[in-house]
Amino acid sequence: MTDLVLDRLVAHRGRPLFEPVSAALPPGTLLGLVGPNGAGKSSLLSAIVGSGVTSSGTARYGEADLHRLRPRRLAEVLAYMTQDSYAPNELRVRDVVAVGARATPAAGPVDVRTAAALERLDVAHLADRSYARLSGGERQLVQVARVVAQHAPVMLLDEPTSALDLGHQLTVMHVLRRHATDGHIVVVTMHDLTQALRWADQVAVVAGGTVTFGTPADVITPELIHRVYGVTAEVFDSPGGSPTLSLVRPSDPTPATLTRPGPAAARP
Ligand SMILES: Nc1ncnc2c1ncn2[C@@H]1O[C@H](COP(=O)(O)OP(=O)(O)OP(=O)(O)O)[C@@H](O)[C@H]1O
Repeated sequence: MTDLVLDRLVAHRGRPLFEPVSAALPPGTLLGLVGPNGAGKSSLLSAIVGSGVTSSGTARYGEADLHRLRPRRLAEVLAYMTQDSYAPNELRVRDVVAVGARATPAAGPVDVRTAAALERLDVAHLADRSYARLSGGERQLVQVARVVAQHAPVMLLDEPTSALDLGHQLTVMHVLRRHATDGHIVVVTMHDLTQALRWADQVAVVAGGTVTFGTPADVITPELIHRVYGVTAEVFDSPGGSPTLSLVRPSDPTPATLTRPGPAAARP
């Protein structure tokens, strides 16, 4: 069992964005990072990777200090999807996904893993298309496929469903949940609290310069939602027994009701 261990980790953007974060994430964990815009979720992911932001503290996977690993070795440990879905114009979709598979040659044949990831993310029909000519949502699915093809034990994804339709949001979250259940450590930033309630084992709320960890049910409460987002929320059980969030801005007379599906045991 190899944990991802964060020890007094801080991301700096000229100033520290939050108080030092210490946490141990065991295999099998899907951690949802939530919090308001600009709070530091993406910067926390970058600080774990050790690139794109100045950081202090450490992020370790077993004996390996992630900030000191050479890129080739880092790619064997960690797959990372940023919000920036750039890839060189000349690449086809299958080439982009194969970049992930090639990073970990010991995990199996590149073409087999590439094809499986394309299939899993419902983008096999795009395999020979130019990546640069895809829609935003299609690119997002291809980037998730790249991460999946890499077969790294730690997977970090920055808002992987922000451009996706409802069906593809479910596809991606099913895939990530399955990877966590299979023993990967999956860290996902997200804005949708119902997504966090449904899919995450642990939640970290990045807000106001602090990072608060807990189970989704313990952390995503009306008090927290009001404090962090300025939104009034009610949590209640729907007729089907699923906890439901009803969110109402103080000035908004029309509640937007968001339903949380079944308990953790019912997960795929
Ligand atoms: N490249 C950069 N250079 C300087 N400051 C940055 C840079 N990227 C982000 N910031 C700042 O760092 C802070 C944290 O940004 P970050 O992107 O980590 O937040 P976030 O919680 O992921 O936000 P969002 O939900 O909007 O994606 C913000 O104040 C942002 O303006």
